[in-house]
Amino acid sequence: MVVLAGTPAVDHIPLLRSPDPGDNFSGMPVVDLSRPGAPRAIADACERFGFFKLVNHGVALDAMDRLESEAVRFFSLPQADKDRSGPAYPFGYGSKRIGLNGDMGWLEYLLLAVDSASLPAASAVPSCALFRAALNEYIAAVRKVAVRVMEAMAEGLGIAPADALSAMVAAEGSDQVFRVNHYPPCHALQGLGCSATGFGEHTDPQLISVLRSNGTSGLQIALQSGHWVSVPSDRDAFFVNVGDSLQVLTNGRFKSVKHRVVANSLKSRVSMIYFGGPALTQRIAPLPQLLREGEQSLYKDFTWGEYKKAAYNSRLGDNRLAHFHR
Ligand SMILES: C=C1C[C@]23C[C@@]1(O)CC[C@H]2[C@@]12CC[C@H](O)[C@@](C)(C(=O)O1)[C@H]2[C@@H]3C(=O)O
Ligand SMILES: O=C(O)CCC(=O)C(=O)O
Ligand SMILES: [Fe+2]
Repeated sequence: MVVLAGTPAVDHIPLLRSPDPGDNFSGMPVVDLSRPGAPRAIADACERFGFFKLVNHGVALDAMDRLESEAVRFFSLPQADKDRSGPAYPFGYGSKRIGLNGDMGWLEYLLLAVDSASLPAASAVPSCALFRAALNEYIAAVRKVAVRVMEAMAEGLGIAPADALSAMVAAEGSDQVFRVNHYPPCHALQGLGCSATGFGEHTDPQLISVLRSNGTSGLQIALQSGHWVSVPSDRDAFFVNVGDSLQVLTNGRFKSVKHRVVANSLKSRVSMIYFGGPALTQRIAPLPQLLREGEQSLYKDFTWGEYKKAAYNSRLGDNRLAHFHR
């Protein structure tokens, strides 16, 4: 990381040396959800990278575009109006501060609770009816994708029942979060050979994250070698991340992927991410069906509620699972 003096607009935002523009993720697994081979391809991608691109997912592109347009409209409001939808914790609008422990990024965002398959009726944010309708339509659809993908994961792993994993997000009381991120262009860094950190490196604590972005790239993932690669954007596709909890349920077979977002100096990035977590009381421990003869859990026993509490008390880049290793 480099620190630049005298760029007040990006003060307090960690800066990164510009990533090698040639370093696109050339080996990115692309899974066609409509094909019979999808379950095996998904399990393979989760074992190798904890990450894959999903196409032919069945979600109407209109629904994605509608939500993107409403989000752009919201983020274009005067700052004072957006601030009225804040603070971000527990849910609402936030800008530059990520979490409550001092992390900063070049972004603004909405962090929203999901109740079953929609925004809780009692939540006041966002207040715009069209934005809420677009969110509800999209969340219901993306949640179904998450469930289908988790069913495919179980099939790809060769475990029964078919809903051994998916039931955790489909269940009443599952802990789901939805986030809309807006990374404005960071003009101040144009030509300086550095980029602003949009969202610092981290793993997602939940089971699964399903991301869709506009056509601006910026997402990077760390390969198991530690090498960072850029993920070319595709506004029609989803990008699926394995979260920490799924790594534990599979006793380390699926890898929770480290990722980050680098802000663009010219173009805005808008991303929307569904985070599927289990109920707070759900025990997070390797599925017995997956443990081979004599294989022991790599992790101490914990519930999602305990892990979430620890995660939210940690810094973004901390290795949260390390404390739960046996
Ligand atoms: C710094 C933090 C932000 C975060 C909570 C945490 O303390 C550590 C995990 C972060 C993360 C990453 C994935 C999701 O974006 C998120 C909503 C989550 O569940 O865990 C964020 C948290 C956040 O922004 O509050
Ligand atoms: O905005 C993105 O593209 C990714 C953000 C992210 O990783 C997160 O919100 O957890
Ligand atoms: Fe993330």
